[in-house]
Amino acid sequence: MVLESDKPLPSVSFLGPVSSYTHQATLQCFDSDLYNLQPADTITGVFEAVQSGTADLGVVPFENSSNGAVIPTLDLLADRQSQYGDITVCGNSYLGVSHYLLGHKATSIESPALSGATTPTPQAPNDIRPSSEPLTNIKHLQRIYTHPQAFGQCEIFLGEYLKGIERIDVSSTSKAAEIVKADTTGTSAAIASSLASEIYSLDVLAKSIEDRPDNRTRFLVLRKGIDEKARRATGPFKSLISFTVHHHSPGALADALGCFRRYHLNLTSINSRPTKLIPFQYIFFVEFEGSLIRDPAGDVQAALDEVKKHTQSCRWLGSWTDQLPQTYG
Ligand SMILES: O=C(O)C(=O)C[C@]1(C(=O)O)C=C[C@@H](O)C=C1
Repeated sequence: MVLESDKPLPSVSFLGPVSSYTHQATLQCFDSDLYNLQPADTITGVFEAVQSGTADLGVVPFENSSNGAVIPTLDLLADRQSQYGDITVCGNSYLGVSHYLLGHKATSIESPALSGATTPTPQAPNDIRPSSEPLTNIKHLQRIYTHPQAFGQCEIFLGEYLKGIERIDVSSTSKAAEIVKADTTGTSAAIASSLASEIYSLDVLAKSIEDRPDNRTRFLVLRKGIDEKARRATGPFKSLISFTVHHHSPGALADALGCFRRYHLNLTSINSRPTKLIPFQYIFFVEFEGSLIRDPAGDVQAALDEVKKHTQSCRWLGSWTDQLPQTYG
């Protein structure tokens, strides 16, 4: 689509196919009339599109409130092969995530002896009960497809009603729905969004199967370099850096973190991933309140200058307004 002026619309790459949660988070930030939304097959595909300039912006999942960090995104931000040197984080978006079990209802031939919802799998006494139950017989199911993050968010339901069933990891929940739609045996199910049930015309076998009703995922908005608008942005701000410390230097990590305390910068998350250079050496990701772009008192710059003295390598990955902006780009 182009504007009246024939200027192409800015493009946004997101983890697809359509109806993924990343797609829904993207729609929260970017009006599809004003941006050209481009589904990518993988999170790597989003990074590649932004770095190569095929897309102006990208949206990727970053962390879930009940299942933690999205490891592929951290690994791409770690940028071990220096492939994504221009990518910065310029925003974030939060989405409430409620998972549905989608598939094909059992036919009488597949499951003649059963009616109604599936009996819970007998298991050791457990106080933690699923908050929902199947809407229909699901005994015919032989395998479930979804994104690994979604499996991790639905363990209670799966442990109760689908214990031991084969689990197949796929690149996104909407990809799972697409696969199940194409499976003519009718014995596969996907964990995906209610939107995916509509897009792929799948039966809803169970609703809201996530472990916690307050289940939310945070997504990062990526771009290349610094957005000029960010120089005029208003807070509250967040920033993300990555660094490595000398492997055999006692207290090196504590020294690096101490810099934030000295400049009264509140840390909001810490993650780590292996460097894959030396066993058990890690790349640390630290998120904190404050912006390197809007830093009138110079505290963020001063803190990062000190962090660099205590670390082996250090990269600023972005500063952004920690709220839902109307537009980026
Ligand atoms: O698979 C999707 O639909 C996604 O957008 C990915 C993703 C994730 O990686 O966290 C996003 C939200 C949910 O937490 C589950 C999966």
